[in-house]
Amino acid sequence: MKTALTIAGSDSGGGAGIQADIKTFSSLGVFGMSVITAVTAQNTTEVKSVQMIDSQMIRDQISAIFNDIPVDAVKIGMLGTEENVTVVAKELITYHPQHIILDPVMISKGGHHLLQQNAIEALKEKLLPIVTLITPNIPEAECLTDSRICTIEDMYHACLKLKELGAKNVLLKGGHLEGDPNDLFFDGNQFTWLYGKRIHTKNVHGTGCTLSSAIAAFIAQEETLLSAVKKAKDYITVAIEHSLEIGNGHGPTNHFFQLYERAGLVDK
Ligand SMILES: Nc1ncnc2c1ncn2[C@@H]1O[C@H](COP(=O)(O)OP(=O)(O)OP(=O)(O)O)[C@@H](O)[C@H]1O
Ligand SMILES: Cc1ncc(CO)c(N)n1
Repeated sequence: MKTALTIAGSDSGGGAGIQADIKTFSSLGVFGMSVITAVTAQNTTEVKSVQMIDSQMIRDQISAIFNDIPVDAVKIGMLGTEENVTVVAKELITYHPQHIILDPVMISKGGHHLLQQNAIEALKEKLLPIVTLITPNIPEAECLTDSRICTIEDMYHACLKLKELGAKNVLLKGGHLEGDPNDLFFDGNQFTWLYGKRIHTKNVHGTGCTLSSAIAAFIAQEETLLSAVKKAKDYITVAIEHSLEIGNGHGPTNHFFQLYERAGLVDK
């Protein structure tokens, strides 16, 4: 069985972070493992508080896994602090997994900072150049490139700037712009659009986490990167289409639907 590792924060509400990642891995038939970087007290309405895990504990979790279990793909989500960014970069250089997908999580949907301001430079300098793919949303790409992204042209420029910063492949998610959520994939040479149709729902908690972990799951199963990205876009679209009315705020994406569908329990 193929394996995937998520290095991310825990979401007590189960919709984002580690929990979304593991559900995605399982739903896509990949054995999931986790390195927890932070514990968030979170639900569908807010992030109440955050406790960072210290970097020695993060190093131990990473080495425990890599010294025992083959890792086919890694997904990185919330890292929280500069120290955590640094230790994760260092350990990944040591263990050198073949595929690393970086979701540069910065701010929750409710506006809570999940990455400290002084960690952004470390993320750009130490992590961005060593990953296979970075999957920023528009505000994250604006922060990383120090520029405004309002138009399609701006999206192309942001991808080129991210390449200058050392990114090998970029998936710039367009969900935060007006209109349909079209994402732009750039492999350093060629641009490919992944077109979406906006689904009108408030239940979009954990969409970014789900997308990046689906990419990791598909790449672990030996898809090409472009094919993994396309399949993951289909996965997140269905997961949002069937998102769950759970909690009083932004409900989570639905991973179980895929399992039912596979088992032939529902019509497509
Ligand atoms: N309402 C929607 N309908 C259809 N697709 C959507 C919708 N919102 C987002 N998407 C798609 O979901 C994926 C995740 O994008 P999004 O921009 O929501 O990530 P994010 O902002 O990083 O999420 P998060 O807040 O979980 O970190 C992208 O492929 C995006 O185009
Ligand atoms: C732990 C965690 N990671 C990522 C996100 C996505 O915004 C979140 N809300 N919480």
